[in-house]
Amino acid sequence: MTDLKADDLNIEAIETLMTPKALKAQMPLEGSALESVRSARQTIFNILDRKDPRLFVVVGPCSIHDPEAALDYAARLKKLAEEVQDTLYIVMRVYFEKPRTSVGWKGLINDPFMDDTFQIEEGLKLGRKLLLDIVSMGLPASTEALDPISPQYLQDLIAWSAIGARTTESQTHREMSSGLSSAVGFKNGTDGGLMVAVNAMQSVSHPHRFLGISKGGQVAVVRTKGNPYAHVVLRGGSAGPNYDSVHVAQAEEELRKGGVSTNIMIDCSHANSNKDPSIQSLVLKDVTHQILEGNQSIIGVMLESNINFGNQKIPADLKELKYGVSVTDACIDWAETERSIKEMAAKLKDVLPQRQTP
Ligand SMILES: O=C[C@H](O)[C@H](O)COP(=O)(O)O
Ligand SMILES: C=C(OP(=O)(O)O)C(=O)O
Repeated sequence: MTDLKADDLNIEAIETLMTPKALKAQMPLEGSALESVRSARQTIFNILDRKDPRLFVVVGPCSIHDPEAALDYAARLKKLAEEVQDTLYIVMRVYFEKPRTSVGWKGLINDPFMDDTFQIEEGLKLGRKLLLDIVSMGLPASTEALDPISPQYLQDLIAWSAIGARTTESQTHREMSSGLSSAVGFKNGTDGGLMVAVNAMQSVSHPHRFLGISKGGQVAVVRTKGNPYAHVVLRGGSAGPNYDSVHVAQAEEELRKGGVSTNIMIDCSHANSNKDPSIQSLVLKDVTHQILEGNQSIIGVMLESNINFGNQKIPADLKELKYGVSVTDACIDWAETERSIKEMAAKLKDVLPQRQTP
């Protein structure tokens, strides 16, 4: 007999996952860790509102694949954060979800053991545990909000979120961002276009109604209030970098015309460094110079950094993985991270408090 089924033709299986509520009950955010997330979010709001003259620096690995190395990195970053805290507010990149140009490893949550077993529940547990460990150290964490369901499991631990260049134009990501509790940075598109980010910021400040899940794991209609803390992140594009003073001035104009915030973060990596990590410090220097020359719109920077330089392919035998080296985009190493951030802090120490609200 002919199979007349009309759905699930390309579905192999659907597995039920533990609920967000159950995961949070196993690993609750409470006490000083909760206070640390709340205070980090507020600090970033204050920077965006120009009540705090510091810049915030989102820095860390392109992706997390080894929680132990991530904690080693976090301990170093926490120490550096304390040293530069008068001038710079440091937030660690704790990126678990990678948007791929075509195919590739999609991050710790999707395939935590990097062996195509896709143990997503384990990925969520590992991710939540690592975030809790990091925020318990008093270090704020940031991530790319890529999957529309995972925020229910993890976003309570996040101080700043990014929407990536491949999803800034997506309605799903704009709706989700309108309900996030943290500030959100929208990257310009991969083609370098800023209009998608301007449109995203207009959208995200409004309330939305959309399909999602509740903490109890039920399919639900989510009603959001709108997120007042969105800003753009310039990350360059296929036509080249856009971190320089001319592109920044053009971006300010486009943002003003769109009636959205003129706060700008510069991503020193991605197309702004032509994916060559050694260029990131030069971009950071240029941004520092722009601020010394009077720029008022740049409120933050992003760096892709790890314990060791460069990147590596995921080997067939995972024992061959090199410690502290990215398995996605190439990163600067710890020594360069420390040197370039300290240099920026020293140069901007006396200048930032005198900046005016644009
Ligand atoms: O930041 C990470 C990468 O640039 C992004 O995930 C795209 O990676 P891919 O082009 O290697 O797939
Ligand atoms: C994927 C990232 O960046 P972009 O969206 O700018 O490519 C990232 O920051 O990890």
